[in-house]
Amino acid sequence: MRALVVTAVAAEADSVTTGLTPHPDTFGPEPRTLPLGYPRTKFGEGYLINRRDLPGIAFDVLVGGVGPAAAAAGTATALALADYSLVVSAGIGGGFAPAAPLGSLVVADAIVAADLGAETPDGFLDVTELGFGHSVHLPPAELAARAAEATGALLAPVLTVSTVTGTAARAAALAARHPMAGAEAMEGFGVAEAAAAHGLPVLEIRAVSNVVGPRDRAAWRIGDALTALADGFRVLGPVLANWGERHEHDHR
Ligand SMILES: O=C(O)c1cccc(C(=O)CC[C@H]2O[C@@H](n3cnc4c(=O)[nH]cnc43)[C@H](O)[C@@H]2O)c1
Repeated sequence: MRALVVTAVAAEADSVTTGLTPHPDTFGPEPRTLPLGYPRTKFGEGYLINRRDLPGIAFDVLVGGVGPAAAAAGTATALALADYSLVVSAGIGGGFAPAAPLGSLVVADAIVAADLGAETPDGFLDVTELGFGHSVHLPPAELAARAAEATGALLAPVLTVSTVTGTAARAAALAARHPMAGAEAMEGFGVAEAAAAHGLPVLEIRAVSNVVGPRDRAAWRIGDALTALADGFRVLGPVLANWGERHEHDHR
């Protein structure tokens, strides 16, 4: 089985790949220094892919760019070039308080396009309400639940936005519309759209680097979130391999 993990930036891809690097006690004699030695290839205009093989599953970790459009373009390009069975959107994100504190993980039970639609005098209408396409992608429920349980993540909707929330008013509006939301980020829905176009299942995992709310750059904890992301992928690798073994032929 081969899985595509899509991050926005190289630091996230490196955290994911570090987490996927087999621990010597678990998988064999690879030295602990290996995280910096994984194969890295380039395709297209500037796309980078880190490659990492685990028993039963091969991971390509793509740096797809920031925002839903770049993420969709990068994901679709990668999916056109190789045969994958699963697509994962991964990276840092903002956490909705108090459910998703700094440094925690959120696995999406729904990937929601939260600002794709129309503003009206009566409020926001999403694209489904406007009669165009869909505004939500659902990861396989069993996979999302297992991923959340194994990583200790909150299982909750993850919102995709094109504009990072920076005021209490917008955070409140998003929370009112999506009361169960755990996190917001900028790529999940784009990755999910590309995966859906290829008939593939999608998962999203976010490590919380900041609180969704008034902008406060001094309060960001990007390093802690990148560490949490690596820790998450340390246990996620075998979970995905196990799920893939049982579902590899479902989507082809
Ligand atoms: O300038 C700001 O105030 C600001 C606040 C949070 C994040 C940013 C970014 O430009 C990061 C975008 C990048 O990271 C993901 N991310 C991280 N936190 C959030 C968030 O609270 N809301 C949306 N996206 C976030 C995102 O997926 C991008 O890849 C700037």
